[in-house]
Amino acid sequence: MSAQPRSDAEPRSDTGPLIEAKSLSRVFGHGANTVRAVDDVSFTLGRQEVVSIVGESGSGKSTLARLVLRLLDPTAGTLHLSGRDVTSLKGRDLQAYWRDVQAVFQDPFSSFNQFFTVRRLLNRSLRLAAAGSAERGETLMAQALDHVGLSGDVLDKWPHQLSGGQRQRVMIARALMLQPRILVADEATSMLDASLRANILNVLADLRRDYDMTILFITHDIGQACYVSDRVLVMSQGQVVEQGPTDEVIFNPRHEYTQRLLADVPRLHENILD
Ligand SMILES: Nc1ncnc2c1ncn2[C@@H]1O[C@H](COP(=O)(O)OP(=O)(O)OP(=O)(O)O)[C@@H](O)[C@H]1O
Repeated sequence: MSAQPRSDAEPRSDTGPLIEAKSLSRVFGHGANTVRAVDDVSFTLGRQEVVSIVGESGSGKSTLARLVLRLLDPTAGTLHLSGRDVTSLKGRDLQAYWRDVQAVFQDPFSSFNQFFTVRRLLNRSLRLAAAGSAERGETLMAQALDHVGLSGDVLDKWPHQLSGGQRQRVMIARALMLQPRILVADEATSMLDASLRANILNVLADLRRDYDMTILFITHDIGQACYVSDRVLVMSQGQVVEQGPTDEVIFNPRHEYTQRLLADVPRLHENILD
């Protein structure tokens, strides 16, 4: 299935990065309780790039993801999408942004309304997609499910009738229906067992090829980051301490923190499947 051209009237730069974050910061709390969750972080996401943000628990990965998703306002810094400043979007403009930038989170069960069948869940998202006719909606749904390897049978299932891997694939299908340009996957494979994890990583990798999609993959596991991504950003205490092409970061880590993360994963490739 090929990506549908998007019809937004907004002028955009087609030569620069898709996403550009400049000096993004997010502070929580006050006084002695101040936490600099994201501290002066700059990076870009190129078209069709898969970029991972990796770091230990509390390093600021999810906060950075929420800033990129515009679920959280930065305390300082700017965010551009295709050259357009999206740092302070509100209302309908923000809704339009969410058509371009979609997310898949760690625990697909908690993202589901337990009283909704898969069909109802997907139908609600189709409203955001402004899919038009019911027929077009059905087609988008079937294509998205097919893409993640699920049949139409799941449409009438309830969340508790699906396995963890199936639930996560439904959530990816939901994001796909909106045909976003960017998918933010925040610990999307963390709760899955090894074989399902590899399966979802491969589904994500296919999205770039089949949908021209850009993926921001957030993980605490540098092994998974290396498996899926072109570039890796390493976060520690709210800051990006190292970033570069995946091979460079793995084979020539410059920062002591990266070296430590790598030392914890002696067999990078096998670790994905262990
Ligand atoms: N809403 C909030 N209020 C106060 N502090 C917060 C809030 N959200 C995050 N933090 C703090 O910001 C820091 C970064 O948290 P964040 O969740 O971004 O890290 P993380 O790398 O994603 O960790 P994990 O992998 O455990 O989810 C932590 O110290 C966390 O306690």
